[in-house]
Amino acid sequence: MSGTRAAVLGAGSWGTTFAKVLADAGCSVTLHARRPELAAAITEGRENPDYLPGVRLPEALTATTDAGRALDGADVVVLAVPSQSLRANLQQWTPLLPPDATLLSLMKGIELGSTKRMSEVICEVTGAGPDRVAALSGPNLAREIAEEQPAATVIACPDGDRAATVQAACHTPYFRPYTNLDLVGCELGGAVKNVIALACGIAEGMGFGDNTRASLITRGLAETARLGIALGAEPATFAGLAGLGDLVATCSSPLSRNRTFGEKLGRGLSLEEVQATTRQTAEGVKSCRPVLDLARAHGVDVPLTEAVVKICHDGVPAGAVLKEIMSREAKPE
Ligand SMILES: NC(=O)C1=CN([C@@H]2O[C@H](COP(=O)(O)OP(=O)(O)OC[C@H]3O[C@@H](n4cnc5c(N)ncnc54)[C@H](O)[C@@H]3O)[C@@H](O)[C@H]2O)C=CC1
Ligand SMILES: O=C(CO)COP(=O)(O)O
Repeated sequence: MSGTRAAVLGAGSWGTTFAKVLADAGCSVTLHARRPELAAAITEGRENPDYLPGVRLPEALTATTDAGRALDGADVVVLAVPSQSLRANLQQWTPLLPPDATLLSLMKGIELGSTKRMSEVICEVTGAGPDRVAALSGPNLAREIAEEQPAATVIACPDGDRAATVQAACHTPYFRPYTNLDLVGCELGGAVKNVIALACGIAEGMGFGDNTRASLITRGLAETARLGIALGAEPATFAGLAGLGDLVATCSSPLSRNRTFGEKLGRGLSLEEVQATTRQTAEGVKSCRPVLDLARAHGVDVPLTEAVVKICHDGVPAGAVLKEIMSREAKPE
């Protein structure tokens, strides 16, 4: 859809990859990076050597450290920073936002403390109405999409026309977006699957195989759907790309930062030791606590999320947590 101007704020793995998708779909794209050397490498070297080494970026994509320049005249503003830093980043960017631009969240997390979804944070900080805010979520491991391996995704927005406009702006021969009106369900699916991917990684690190992973995926989906329905989501969303699709991809792939993080915890490293091994964002580590808070506030049982919180933040050994969840009261499926 040529003619669309997009600003992508956040030049990490997914922000850079999605900027490439938009450019390949015909948009003119400006990517905002924090470091001048990274912006120069992207604009002049056509590569993001820190996050996507070896991937050639299209000519229609340029990068800048100047957020005002990136946002000038943008029809779509894409937010691709870590969930816990969105509020602070947006406070700086809000005065620069074009008044009618669609605000599209790529983030998969829940805010610590407030337990807000990213679209809620966006509405609160910018004052935009909910019909202007959309979220993109699905089985979208950045590296595979940057390599143009075929994948599908969901653009969720309560305003169907706006969702369709974003869909057209990012549809390429390798990236197939569907629309969905269920913003709550899509955002929740993306945030909770990171927590379940940590659990799958922990199981992998403890030496367990496919039965354990399949059990975690299936029961993880059950608790995601329970929580989502309590928050007003559509049950069908959890059987779709932003639910089951993303859960399967993230829980199974060695490319997932959350799964990899969990694997190291499962091998016995402490949270601090694992954090020291990576610069990239494993959202589930911080989001597991607010997901649990949200579930408790709505009286929803989320035993796997609770187990991940205990292992990550309460210092309980994975073996002890495993014994506890396997000996919970037996019940019908
Ligand atoms: N990488 C992936 O495969 C996918 C990631 N996502 C989601 O997209 C969001 C962004 O993830 P990635 O691009 O992968 O993260 P990343 O860790 O690769 O990059 C984060 C980017 O945000 C910038 N940033 C701005 N303010 C920051 C702050 N205060 N602290 C740290 N970084 C800051 C960093 O400079 C960096 O460019 C996350 O919510 C993630 O769950 C969603 C789908 C796929
Ligand atoms: O959200 C993702 C795939 O859809 C990426 O997962 P990780 O953040 O665990 O790498």
